[in-house]
Formats: sequence, C-alpha cells, structure tokens
Amino acid sequence: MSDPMTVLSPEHRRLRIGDAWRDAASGATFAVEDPGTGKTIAEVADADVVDGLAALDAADKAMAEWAATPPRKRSELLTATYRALTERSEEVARLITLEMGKPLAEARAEVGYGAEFFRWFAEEAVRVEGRFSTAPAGGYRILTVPKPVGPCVFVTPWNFPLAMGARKIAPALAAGCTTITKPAAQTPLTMLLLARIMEEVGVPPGVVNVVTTKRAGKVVSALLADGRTRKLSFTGSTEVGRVLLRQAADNVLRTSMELGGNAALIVCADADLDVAVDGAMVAKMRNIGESCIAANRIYVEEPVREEFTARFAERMGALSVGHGLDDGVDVGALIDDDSVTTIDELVADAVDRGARVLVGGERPDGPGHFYPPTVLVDVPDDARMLKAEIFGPVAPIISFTSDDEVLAKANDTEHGLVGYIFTRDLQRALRFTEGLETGMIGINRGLISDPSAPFGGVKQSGIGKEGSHEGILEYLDLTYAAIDLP
Ligand SMILES: O=CCCCC(=O)O
Repeated sequence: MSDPMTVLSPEHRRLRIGDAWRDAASGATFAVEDPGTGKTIAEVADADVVDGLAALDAADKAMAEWAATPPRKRSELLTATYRALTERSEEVARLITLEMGKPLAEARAEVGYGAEFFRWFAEEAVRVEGRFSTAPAGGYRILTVPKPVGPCVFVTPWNFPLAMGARKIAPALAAGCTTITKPAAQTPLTMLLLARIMEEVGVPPGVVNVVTTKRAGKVVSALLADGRTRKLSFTGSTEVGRVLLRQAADNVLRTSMELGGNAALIVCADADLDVAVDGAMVAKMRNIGESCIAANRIYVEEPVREEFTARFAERMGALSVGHGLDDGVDVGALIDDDSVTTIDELVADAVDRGARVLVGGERPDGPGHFYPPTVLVDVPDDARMLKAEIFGPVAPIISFTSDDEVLAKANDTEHGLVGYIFTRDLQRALRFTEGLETGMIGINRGLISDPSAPFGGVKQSGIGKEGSHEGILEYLDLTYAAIDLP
C-alpha cells in the first residue's frame, strides 16, 4: 500500500489564509486518524477564533477584486480546477480513503463527482443574468442586477470530504464570492489538498481560505457574529443546523442548509425486482451508508417481501469488509468509534423490540471502526432506527399492504430529504412523487446525486439547493432598479 500522505506535504497541513499557509496563532495542532486502523496519520493546525477572523480578513479583502474579475476568467479558473482534480484523481482519492475510510473505488467516484461541480459552475459563471422589463402600468422600467452575496462561511462534513466542499466553493466562486471553509475535524486533509490545487491553478489569494479546527463551535460562532460574513452554507445534522441557523439569524445571513434525512425506499409489488434490489443496494450502501440520502427504511409490499428480502440479504451478505485501500473491499471503516457504538445500539434496540437479524448485526473486535452489512426484518414501528439517521450499513426491512399506509409511514418524520420508489406503474410513481414530503425522489433509481440537479430537502432536512442552475442563485443577491421612463 503506497502512502497517500505524500501528496500533502507538511507545509500544506496548515491553515490556508490569504496567500499563506500558516500555523495556528497558538501553535496548536490536532491529530487526524485513519479510521481503518485507528492510527494517527497527520497533525494539522488547530485554529482558534483569531485564526478564523484572519481568514475572514483575507476573504473580505479579496472580495471586491474577485467580484470584479470577469466571469470568463472566473470560469477558466474553475475549469482548471476541474482538470487538475481529474488529472490527480488517484492521489486525491487515496487521501479521501485514508482519512475517511470509504473504499478506494468510492473515493474515486467522489473525486469525479466533486470535480464535476467545478465543471458545472464554470459553465454557470458566464450565464448570470438580470432582467429588464416595462412596469405593467407604464411610466418606468424594471431592471434586476444580480450581485455576489459577499464572503461566505462553509461548514462541511466528513462523509464526502471533497464533494461537499466542492458544491459550495464552486458556485460561490462562479458568482464572485470569496470563501472560508471549515472542514470536519475528522477529514481536514482533502480540503487542504483542494486549496493547494486551487492555489496551483491560479485562484487568487483570499478567495479560498481553509480553517481546520477542533474548536468548531467557537470559531464558526465568531465568523457568523462578524458583520463581514454574508452567507453560511452548512452540510451536516439537523441538530447542528438548528444551532447555526439561530446564530446566523443575528446578522440575518443568507443560509443554505443541507441537513439530515430519513429516506424511505419503497418497493411495490409490481416493481422489477432486479432493478429494485440494485437500487436498494446503491441507496443503502453507497458511502457505507454514511450519507444523508442513504435509504434508512426499506418498505416492501407484502406479495414481494419474501423474494426481495432474500435477494437483498444475499447481496448484503456477499459484501467484503476491510480497509478501504485494500483490493476487493466493498465496505470500508466507519468514521469513528462513536459511530460504530451508535449503530450497534440502534441494532440492539430493534432486536429488543422484536426485529430479527438476517445478515450481520455483530460488532467485530480488532482495530479500526468497522460494522458489517446488516439486514433486519420484522422491524417494529417503534424501533429507534426508524426515526434516527442510521448513518451506516444497516438496512431495516418493513412490509406494507397499501399505498396510503406506506405513504403515511414514509412521511411520519421531521425529515424530508429524499425518497425512493420502485414500481413499473407510472401513475403510481407519480402519486408517490406528489405524496412524498421530500425535496428529491429516486424513481427506479438508487442514486439521485448529480451536479446538474438541484439537491436539497424540505421540512427539517434543509433550506436551499446545491448543484444545478439553482445552486448559483444561492450566492447571488438581486438588486432591483426602477428607472423612470414616462
Ligand atoms: O450526507 C449527505 C451527503 C450527500 C451526498 C450526495 O451529494 O450524494
């Protein structure tokens, strides 16, 4: 196994602020661990409030010049980032696997996904438009002028260390905004590498700042309390999202919130079961189940329950678990020990309430943070895992007998991110599309993520959209001018 750490030199394991790579003012560092072995792989700078505010100084100073940079130039820098990520895919992917634990094949897919946000928003950067119209009563004209919102603060999660930052940074830069990203403390290295790559392709100093810290609460609060910050975008849990929204309210910040999910995946009796099993595998097991859009509850209509369950359980049981950098591994390590404990407790709770384990269900001994692919049946409605985000490779299967029943259960959650429906009946699919209280729906598909599509939830799953044309609008304010013209 070659050492992926060689791609990120110690010089670039520091804070990226303006034109410099700096130690934290206090000199503090924190350790980053390989979740597959539990061993420390790097020390990175541990920023405090003073460092966060230095990053905001840099973002604020760079703002006017970046906003005035011709869209074509901004677009070219985003395209250059796309190309560099694509060319360096292997080294970025190995770093993602090393710090996050996902299998290398999935890390490569993430690099492709993350890079595509830069390509997509390079194309959007030159398509920002206002409108000109005549007031209906005459007498004046209406002009709308889009303007970048200003310096943005991004708080990104550990489960997609590249892609979740990419889908904030790319549209922000396309719109003319400068950025400060606070990556998750478990996975800061990939974001530092992205900042390094963007420096190399020529993105000007101060436009992309990265502040790594274990003191996220203090540092992010200080950034949000400073009047120069104009936008917050967060991907993470609903619980933390609520806290950040309260803080953002004080300065009435623009916010984009990509929060938790509790996706129902519904398999109807008329579904093509090959398609449904493939789709369920992707929706459940992509990213080891560590995703807000992972299928959290699998509802199967009674006539196909037995066959679907047998086929799905066979596929889950055949997956190989191991270190993400090893060949042939399908399921890598989970992010940390707390995560394994939470999942283990959810499984134990379901079993205590009457669920049966068909596959997996045993926490393994040994180094690293592993949990096996697990399938549970007869999961009762009061099992905690049907309300909580499992965020791991555990699939509860529940049977249903009518569309009204399953729709009511699917919607019985504070979350509204995504739902999945498998049926060959178009009208049925459309009724579910209209009835499911979610921002996204996969119809006969387990994968809905696409940089050219609007990703985002409703209810307590979030506010706003990422990706697609809507994604750039999150970084633009609109000034309306009334022009007197009798
Ligand atoms: O946890 C949420 C991450 C979303 C991943 C995606 O965009 O597919």
